[in-house]
Amino acid sequence: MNGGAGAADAVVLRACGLGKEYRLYDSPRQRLKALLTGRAQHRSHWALRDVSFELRRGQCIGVIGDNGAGKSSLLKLLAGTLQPTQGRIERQGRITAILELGAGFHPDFSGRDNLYFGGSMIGISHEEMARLEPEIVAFAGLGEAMSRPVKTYSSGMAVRLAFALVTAVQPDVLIIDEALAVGDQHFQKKCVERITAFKKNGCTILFCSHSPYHIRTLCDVALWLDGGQVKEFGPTEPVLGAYEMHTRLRNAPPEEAEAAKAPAKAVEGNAADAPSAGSAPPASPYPPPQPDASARIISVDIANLGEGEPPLLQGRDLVATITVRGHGQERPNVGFMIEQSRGVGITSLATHEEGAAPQPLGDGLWRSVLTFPDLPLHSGEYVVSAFLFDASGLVVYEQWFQFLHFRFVTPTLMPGLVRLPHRWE
Ligand SMILES: Nc1ncnc2c1ncn2[C@@H]1O[C@H](COP(=O)(O)OP(=O)(O)OP(=O)(O)O)[C@@H](O)[C@H]1O
Repeated sequence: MNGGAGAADAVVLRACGLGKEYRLYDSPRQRLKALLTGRAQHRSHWALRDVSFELRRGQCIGVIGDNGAGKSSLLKLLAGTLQPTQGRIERQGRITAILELGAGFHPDFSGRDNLYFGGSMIGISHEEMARLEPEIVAFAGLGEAMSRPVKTYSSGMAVRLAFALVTAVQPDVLIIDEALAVGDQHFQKKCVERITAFKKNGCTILFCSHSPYHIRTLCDVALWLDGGQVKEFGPTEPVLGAYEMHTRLRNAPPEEAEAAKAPAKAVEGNAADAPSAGSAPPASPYPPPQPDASARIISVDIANLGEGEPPLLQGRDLVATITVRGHGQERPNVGFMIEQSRGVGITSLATHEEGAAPQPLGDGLWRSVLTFPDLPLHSGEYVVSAFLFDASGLVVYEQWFQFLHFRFVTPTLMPGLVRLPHRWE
């Protein structure tokens, strides 16, 4: 890489006390006056204040935060398309960015001409582009449309072209603003594969996303921006966990949010039926499914379910046999989630997270059997969901969300929701 940061743990990007002020004028006239005289009435809006952090070679950082928290402004500052009002940025090596996708293209030029135009903006010479063009065109998969003006493209098509162009040559630092939110499933998968390969090769990646799942899977560290300031920065899981709690409380009815902030009180009666903070909207921990023509969940069989509505689990083990059809020859992954009947999560597991690939049954079918021995739950009503993923685990092909409720009666007396693994000393 350029810039002399060769060691694996070299700092490639350092933000020191970054601040960004946007000046808001009451009229275009006031703005013009400011430009000409340097003096005019304006209101000031600080989108970022005192943001400091550093990134090392090969790290992948996820930038999270509510709408308007300052994520895009931060990425633009780091990419150099916006200048900080305060603070400074130290960069090593070649930085490329995919920001406001496609916005850098000339609308009247064809897709192909925009490759040369856009390429020159990110330091790819005409000769090098001539060499890279077939690969970029193949990755973007736009076919005939490459000869049409970009203004005739859908936003998804512009994204494909922008991603293929910007990632044609591996940079030292890649900045991506919500690229994975656009485009179809097949293309998203190609993007994720390319990002993962870059990361393995030591590329540092900054990635802004509203998808906790992608952040969790791809990023080593997360930066939570709140009102333009760093709320938390550190290893992904604790930061994301804190942010998800913040989001849940924000979405919860006021009395629930208050209850969650208050010191815990003992709840009498059946814990599995007790209301709890965060029970607001039931949600899948995974991204929305992207249906595939062939891949699907064939069956989920829960052993030893007895009579009743909902049926009673007989025996102490919960054994789920999940049979799926994969996409072509690809080895799929499956997931399984247990929640209380009100949709409060208890556990969610997936084969790719645990290196437990499903077994092939032949003819494109796969099976996983998941056993929870001696189910450590309190008596109550529960609901389960099943998920089918692609080989990487990043794309959900199908979900059977909260498809089966069951009752469970614990044979032992046990207050509380679960019996956690524990030790007495
Ligand atoms: N050009 C601008 N002029 C004035 N204010 C701006 C400008 N760009 C952004 N802002 C303001 O700065 C704040 C941060 O905006 P920014 O787009 O960086 O947030 P964000 O976290 O990326 O939001 P989102 O998730 O909605 O994309 C917001 O209050 C926004 O209204």
